[in-house]
Parts: sequence; structure tokens; C-alpha cells
Amino acid sequence: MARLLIVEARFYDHLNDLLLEGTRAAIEAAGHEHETITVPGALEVPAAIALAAESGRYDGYVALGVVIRGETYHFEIVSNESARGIMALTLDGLAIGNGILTVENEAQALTRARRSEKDKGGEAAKAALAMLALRERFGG
Ligand SMILES: Nc1c(NC[C@H](O)[C@H](O)[C@H](O)CO)[nH]c(=O)[nH]c1=O
Ligand SMILES: CC(=O)[C@@H](O)COP(=O)(O)O
Repeated sequence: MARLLIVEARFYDHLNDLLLEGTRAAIEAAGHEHETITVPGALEVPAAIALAAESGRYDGYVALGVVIRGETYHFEIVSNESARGIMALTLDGLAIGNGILTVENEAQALTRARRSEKDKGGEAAKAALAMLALRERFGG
């Protein structure tokens, strides 16, 4: 049984609740266990994963959050830099699924967060599990 850490950037409570539902369902359906920690925003997710990885307590990670475009360039910073940080961690060998939504509006977020629709939270969990299986296949 694998232990996954869900790292959620809780910027929009109602959207994160939907993402978490899909993520947790996917992990439990695969017979694994999970814990959840919360950070303020997507920019804090990579560092939180890095800190958790130092503990050696987790086999994989799921990053969750929602970034909705506002009026300024900050959308690009938050979206691109959180993704870049997560990608760097995956290239260091961590099994991570990235379920941080980067969208234009709440309607786009709702469709992707709902388990009954695009279920991006479940998708991210399955990606983390797939990478964990791949690492185990190669003896990591
Ligand atoms: N606007 C959104 C943010 N912004 C906050 C940053 O992620 C970060 O917490 C802050 O800059 C302090 O370091 N975060 C989201 O997750 N979603 C947003 O829409
Ligand atoms: C994605 C963001 O950081 C965004 O919510 C910030 O809004 P604004 O660009 O209007 O300050």
C-alpha cells in the first residue's frame, strides 16, 4: 500500500473541496492511503512538497489548486512558476500528479474540479500513482 500526500493550495474553498473529492476517491479506489496538507496558494506547493519529501514518509504526491486569471501578470507567474517547481521535483524523481487548475474563470474551474465532469483531481491522483509504479518498475 502506498502513502500519498495531497498538497492543496486552498485559494478557493469550494473548488478545492471538489478537487479533493476526486483525488481521494481515486487514491482509495486504487487501494492506497492519503494525507492532506494545506498551503495558502499555488506558489507554495512546490516548496511544501520538497519539505515533505525530506521526511521520507510519502511514496507520492498530488498537487491541487486553482489559479484563475485576474487583471495582472500575476496569473502567469503563479501558473508558470508553480508548474515549473513541480516539474523540477518530478525530474528529481518524485512521483507527483499536478492537479493545479489554471483557468480563465470559475466556470472553467468548476467543470474541471467536479468529479462527475472532468475530474482533474482524480486525474492527478492517477498520474501520481502511474509515476510511482514506473519508479518501482525501474527499481527507484
Ligand atoms: N491568485 C491566486 C494565487 N495567488 C497567491 C500565490 O499562489 C501565493 O500564495 C502568494 O503570491 C504568496 O506567495 N494562488 C492560487 O493558488 N490561485 C490564485 O488564483
Ligand atoms: C492568479 C492571480 O494571482 C490573480 O487572482 C490575481 O488577481 P489580479 O491579477 O487581478 O491581482
